Amino acid sequence: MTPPSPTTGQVRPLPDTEGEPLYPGKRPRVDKGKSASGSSQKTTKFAKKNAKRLKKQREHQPDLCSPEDVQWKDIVSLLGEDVVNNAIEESREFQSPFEFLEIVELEVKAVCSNGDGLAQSGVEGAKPWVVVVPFTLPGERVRAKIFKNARMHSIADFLEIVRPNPELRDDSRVKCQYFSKCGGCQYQMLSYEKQLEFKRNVVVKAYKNYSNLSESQVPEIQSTMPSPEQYGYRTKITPHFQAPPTKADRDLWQKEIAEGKVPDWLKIGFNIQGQNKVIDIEECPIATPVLNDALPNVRKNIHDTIHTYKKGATLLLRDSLETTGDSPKNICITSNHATIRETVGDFTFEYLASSFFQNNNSILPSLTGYVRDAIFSLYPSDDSSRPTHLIDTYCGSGLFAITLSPHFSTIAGIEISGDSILYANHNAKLNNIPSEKISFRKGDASDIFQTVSEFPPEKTVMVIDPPRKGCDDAFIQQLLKFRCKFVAYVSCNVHTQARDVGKIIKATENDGEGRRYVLESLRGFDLFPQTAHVESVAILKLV
Ligand SMILES: C[S@@+](CC[C@H](N)C(=O)[O-])C[C@H]1O[C@@H](n2cnc3c(N)ncnc32)[C@H](O)[C@@H]1O
Repeated sequence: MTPPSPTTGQVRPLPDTEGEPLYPGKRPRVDKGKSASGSSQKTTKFAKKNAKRLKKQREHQPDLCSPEDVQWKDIVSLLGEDVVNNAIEESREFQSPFEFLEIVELEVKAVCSNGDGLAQSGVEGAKPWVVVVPFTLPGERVRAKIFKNARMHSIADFLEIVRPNPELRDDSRVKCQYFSKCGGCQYQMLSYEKQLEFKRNVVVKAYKNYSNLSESQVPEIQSTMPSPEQYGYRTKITPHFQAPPTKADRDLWQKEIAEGKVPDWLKIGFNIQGQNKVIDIEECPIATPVLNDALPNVRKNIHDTIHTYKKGATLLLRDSLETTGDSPKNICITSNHATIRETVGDFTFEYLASSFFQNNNSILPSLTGYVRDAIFSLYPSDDSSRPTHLIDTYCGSGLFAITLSPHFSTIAGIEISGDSILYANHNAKLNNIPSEKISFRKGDASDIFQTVSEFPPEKTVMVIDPPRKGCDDAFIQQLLKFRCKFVAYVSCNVHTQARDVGKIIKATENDGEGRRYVLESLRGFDLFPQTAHVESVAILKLV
């Protein structure tokens, strides 16, 4: 049976030609003359294949909250639901007005949550269609080269700005020589205030599209918390390089290396925007100065030893406080097995170089301080009902548990990574927090409810800081049973956060328990200036 044609009210499918990710490494090949000539048998075979592919495209549904899904919602919002629904009803949704590799001039109308411009043909009466063009801003006229056609939209490479929007763009702000090629940053041409405004809008859209909450249930979203450092903040970078070419060319490039040359194919850096291809990067202005100082040597080491590699590899450069010597200084660590040290306010943290730690140290005191204030500012200082217990789920090496420890009498943390838990316990000692007060255990987040059965829910705050995919249902169900007074949901993916927060609030609306969660406050945090990424903190309160 053919599945019913989806409508915009449902989760919108975004087509995906070969089931590859949104920005495929492999771009479509030009099938020169494949359909134009050849035997009729061949043509029929080709037509059948095409029909099959179109059917697959029509049926494809992106995962809820996936980058494709987020982008699709922005596309629908720009085109209008009716327009999209009509096109789908009439099976026109894959009829792109643009050819593969066509160069087009377009008007940018909006910016997508991932930072790409959403453009349309400026010609009156043109077919409703969106072209996604990175590095462009609303109000600009741009030239772009189409490289993929999909449902109601195409994806294009940015070529040039034909007419800038001077209210938004000032290219003299751009500090990186690779900007508009490297896929790392999207917003260097924008003022910092505008970047924060754009990111606030991402939070607004995420809660509109994914929380399932009514407008009145979502509080006014606060302005995005700025990062004290807007360049030179990234304490970790992971440049990579691709595998050396096959045997056939090996003699040639080994000769080049022997002559002290760097072979042409050897690029050490980050992915080119929209491609699975590396751009050679000699400096990264958003990385901290010590990482930039170390990069030339790290690169040289690969140039000198590339003949020993059979595969590509990812390098690690991490900023750390030197643990020996009298005066602390920052150094670059490149070993996955080393211990990294950094301070957050008055606290010291150590963690394994290969494990998770937030990548922008400069904003961490604001982030952890915000969680503290968002809760304790609701109580007078002598109020006996102030929270006393803290649960830090997805706790890593103990960032929230430890920085918030002065404000609680009892703290428990849980984390799936054994290495991080070892360091969380170590960090508790390092910061002189007694073991009777704080404990960390390795396990799935949902296991924490066994540990905290003695915690008084009415006086307990739970921090949730999951990976991008958010929380699973098992965890949410137990959280709903436990029902602590506050949940501080910290997230690196505001879309899954909105989904989970919506689930929690909706589940307590009419469940007969008498008390429900409300969304007390919502704020984006700019952990990654110059990029389109935003982190978000939602405070839920049981009322
Ligand atoms: C975004 S990080 C947050 C870490 C910590 N809160 C911090 O800010 O440094 C998410 C953490 O969740 C951990 N994690 C992933 N899945 C988990 C699970 N099912 N249960 C517990 N922890 C998990 C990861 O190992 C990672 O340390």
